[in-house]
Amino acid sequence: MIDRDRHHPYPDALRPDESPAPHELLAPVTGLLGTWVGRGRGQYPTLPEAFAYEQEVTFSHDGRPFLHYEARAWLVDGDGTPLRPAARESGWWRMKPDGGVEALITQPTGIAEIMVGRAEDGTIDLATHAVALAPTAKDVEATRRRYTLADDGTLDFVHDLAAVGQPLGHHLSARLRREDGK
Ligand code: HEM
Repeated sequence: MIDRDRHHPYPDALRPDESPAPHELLAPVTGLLGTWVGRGRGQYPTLPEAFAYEQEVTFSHDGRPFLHYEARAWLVDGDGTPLRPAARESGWWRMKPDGGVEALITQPTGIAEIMVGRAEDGTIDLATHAVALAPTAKDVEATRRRYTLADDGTLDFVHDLAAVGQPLGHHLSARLRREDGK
């Protein structure tokens, strides 16, 4: 049985200045560490109308050259009142010596993505390398995800989607801020 009071010997760090120190290969992405929250909008040609959502995204590390990524979203109405849970996903961003990123991301909708791309100058651009689908998952062919860290501490996120017979096109965009405001 799991002893829930036991202190984990290797806890994840959420900030670059806490222990363990980030691995040197995390240098292009240390600006992402922490928890981000914000509002976004989404659409897709197959959907009858656009939607608004809020999202919480966390990047952490344990001293090795990869990030742990976790994101939860929920739909909101025009006043920001939560309507229902929406997409969740989690995964691992493996950092390569040349600034390359290999990200493995899974979703409870039966979709597993492997994405490749680069992190440099506060921008991370990831595109699909492979998608695996559970037998009853929606037909997702590819995605592209771009994250841009701005000097004012915001993280902009744009997500394009090629799915259910549609070409790669806009699904989501959001502006996130650090939860602790730092
Ligand atoms: C912030 C994250 C996301 C939000 C808020 C979101 C929201 C939505 C909403 C509201 C719908 C309409 C169906 C429904 O009401 O549930 C939808 C459909 C869909 N989404 Fe997303 N989504 C997100 C992320 C993703 C990701 C990461 C993928 C794929 C990798 C994805 C793929 C799809 C697909 C394939 C559909 C179905 C389209 C159709 O069958 O017409 N979504 N999404």
